Amino acid sequence: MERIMDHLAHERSKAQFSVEEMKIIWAGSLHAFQVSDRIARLVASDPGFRKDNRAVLSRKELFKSALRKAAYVWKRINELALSEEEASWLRFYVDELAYAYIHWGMFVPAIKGSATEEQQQKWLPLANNMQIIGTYAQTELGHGSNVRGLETTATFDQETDEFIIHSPTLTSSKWWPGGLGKVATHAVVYARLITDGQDYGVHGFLVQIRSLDDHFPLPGVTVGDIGMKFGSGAFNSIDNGFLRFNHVRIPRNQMLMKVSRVTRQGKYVESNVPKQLLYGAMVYVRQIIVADASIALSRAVCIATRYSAVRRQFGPPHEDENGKGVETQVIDYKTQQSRLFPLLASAYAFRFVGEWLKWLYTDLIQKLEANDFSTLPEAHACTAGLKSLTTSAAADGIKECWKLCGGHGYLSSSGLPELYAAFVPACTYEGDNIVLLLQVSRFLMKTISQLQTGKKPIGTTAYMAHVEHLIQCRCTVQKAEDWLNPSVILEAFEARAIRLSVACAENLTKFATPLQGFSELSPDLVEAAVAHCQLIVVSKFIEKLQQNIEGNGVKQQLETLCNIYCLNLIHKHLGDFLSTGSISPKQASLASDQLRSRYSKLRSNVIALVDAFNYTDHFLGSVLGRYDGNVYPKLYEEAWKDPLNDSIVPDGYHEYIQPLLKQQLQNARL
Ligand SMILES: CCCCC/C=C\C/C=C\C/C=C\C/C=C\C/C=C/C(=O)SCCNC(=O)CCNC(=O)[C@H](O)C(C)(C)COP(=O)(O)OP(=O)(O)OC[C@H]1O[C@@H](n2cnc3c(N)ncnc32)[C@H](O)[C@@H]1OP(=O)(O)O
Ligand SMILES: Cc1cc2nc3c(=O)[nH]c(=O)nc-3n(C[C@H](O)[C@H](O)[C@H](O)COP(=O)(O)OP(=O)(O)OC[C@H]3O[C@@H](n4cnc5c(N)ncnc54)[C@H](O)[C@@H]3O)c2cc1C
Repeated sequence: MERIMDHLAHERSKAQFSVEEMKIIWAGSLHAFQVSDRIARLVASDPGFRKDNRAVLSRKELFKSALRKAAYVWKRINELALSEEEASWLRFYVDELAYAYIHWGMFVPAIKGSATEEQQQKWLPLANNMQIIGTYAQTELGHGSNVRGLETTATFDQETDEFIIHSPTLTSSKWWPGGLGKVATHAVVYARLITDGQDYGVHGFLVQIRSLDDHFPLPGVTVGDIGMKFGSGAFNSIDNGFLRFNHVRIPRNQMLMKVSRVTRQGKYVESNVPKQLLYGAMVYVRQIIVADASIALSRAVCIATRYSAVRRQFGPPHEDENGKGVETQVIDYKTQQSRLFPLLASAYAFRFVGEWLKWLYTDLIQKLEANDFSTLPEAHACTAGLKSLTTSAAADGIKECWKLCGGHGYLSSSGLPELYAAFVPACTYEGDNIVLLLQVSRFLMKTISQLQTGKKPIGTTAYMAHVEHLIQCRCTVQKAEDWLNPSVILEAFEARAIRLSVACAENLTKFATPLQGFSELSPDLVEAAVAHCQLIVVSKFIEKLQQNIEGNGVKQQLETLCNIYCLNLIHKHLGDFLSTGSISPKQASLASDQLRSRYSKLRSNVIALVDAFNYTDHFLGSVLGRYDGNVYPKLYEEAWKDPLNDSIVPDGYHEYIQPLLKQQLQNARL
């Protein structure tokens, strides 16, 4: 048997902590680690889940392959009698975007969140058993961010006890819903509810769009795919669709009636729950997307880190561990470290804030069940803000990882182009990132205005209770080591965040109306929201370190990562920190000194820190990120697999190359 050479073994031997213990920290618990590890291996070893040929498939082949895998996933879930937790891990590791993401991720949560108990009893078993396949049809051709502006109508017909769903204009066509184009049989459709001639705004309706017998669209329904999207592979395996209704009738009881309902007599009745619960599915998915951002970024970082340890360029002649003369590993260049290590730290930071957000969401759901709606505004602000912050940083980070791999990063076989193409729309879907930050700033301005009324800020805004101190406090750092003190870091971030918010609140008073002020100051408001969200990530990382963290050297590594995450943010947003007086220029320079020293401290551990993500080679899907670091022979092998190399002389030679060459030869002879 061929011995598998581990080109990264020397790097691994330098680690100063227990990788196995770090894997548990990354996974969240021993149980989560064990389940995810088992399912990851199951997927990796099953040829039915092969994905290395995706980049060369045509759109139709890719789509069909995704359908096949989704069906196979369902088959394996049933054959192996997987629990809900195991089934989620299976879908996750299969790593192929398909209608199932929207079905499980949005359609089912929308029913759970907005349907009455009775409605849930009818529809959830059908959805859970895949007897119907659902999509989430909110966005329209002319309206995405502005949900209140949706045009699709649902008009109540008292005579027949039905709603008539209609698309009155081209711009009211539903546009984008995943799984809609070719697969979904049902949709949660967001439409303006009209009864008794009055428009009650946007509500959710459960509408069947395709026949369960022959899959044809039902009468009055026009539906199709919106076309190819950015990047090969990526989102092209999914059928984002358009949908138009021509007076399609549905029974009255297919309005999702938890928040409000229409009676048999056509009377609109509100329940005691806030109308924002209609947007509950968005809060749920935004929270998941934060976890997804840490995964996408950590995948890219894992690839770039391993490859940076394998790749050598320039440098004074070294001897490797076998005494052979070699060039410098690119990971030893300080520029490479200053680009890569903050991304590694961000992956961990996002993981922990994602864990916390999951807790916040679970807590919200428990409270909602007890009719306590008090934490809904904060949950909305946190999910919206952190979704925005983490997806923007992860998308930029993935792109940076691809550049960190030089030319080879641009190859499909690096896995990075597809990862980027698949992840970058997360900056837009589930709410455009700027629009979401404006929601956070609205929440912050409201919190500040309530300070004057004596209302005590809670949760992630609790720091605002100390506004008087934070507005005038001075950072105490005198030497670089002082930047390792978590309370010093926290106070600098709190001071920057509150000073930016207070400045916005003061400036807003200078405008004739709040609306005008919000519009004029929106770039500043976005910066204040970013500062607040970064403070949340920083504080959750620091809180994580205060927990009981077991394992040889694990806590020390996390402390170093936390320092890097925070100090790099200070470095990147120096303008904010200096202009608000939260730190001085001298302290900024000490922060940079400390940051450099943290990079050196981290260096020998980075391969082990990416190993702790516990990604299989199958999941990573990258020649550059292979666990064994055996990059070059595998790149060469992959190149040979390209369809262009199927023949020695390419198709088209006889039509287009040979005649051209002959013509030129003849011309030369003349
Ligand atoms: C195995 C399966 C796993 C599933 C995994 C699923 C996901 C995993 C990760 C990857 C996904 C992969 C594939 C899926 C890909 C894509 C799916 C994409 C789906 C979509 O994009 S669906 C469409 C999403 N659309 C949006 O997000 C639109 C954005 N716009 C809005 O949210 C809102 O319209 C707005 C901008 C927030 C509202 O603006 P405005 O008109 O000013 O406000 P009002 O509507 O009047 O609201 C006022 C009031 O309400 C508060 N508010 C707003 N939104 C919410 C909310 N969601 N929850 C609670 N409260 C909310 C707002 O703050 C205001 O409060 P006030 O107190 O200030 O009055
Ligand atoms: C891959 C993908 C999958 C999707 N899946 C679904 C799905 O399953 N179901 C579904 O219903 N939808 C889906 N969507 C649609 C998605 O939710 C919307 O694209 C998103 O909400 C943004 O809306 P928009 O496209 O209308 O952007 P717009 O709102 O038109 O944004 C355009 C620009 O205007 C800016 N802008 C907009 N409003 C403001 C404002 N008030 N202040 C300042 N700037 C502003 C934005 O920042 C952006 O730069 C999907 C989208 C993508 C890309």
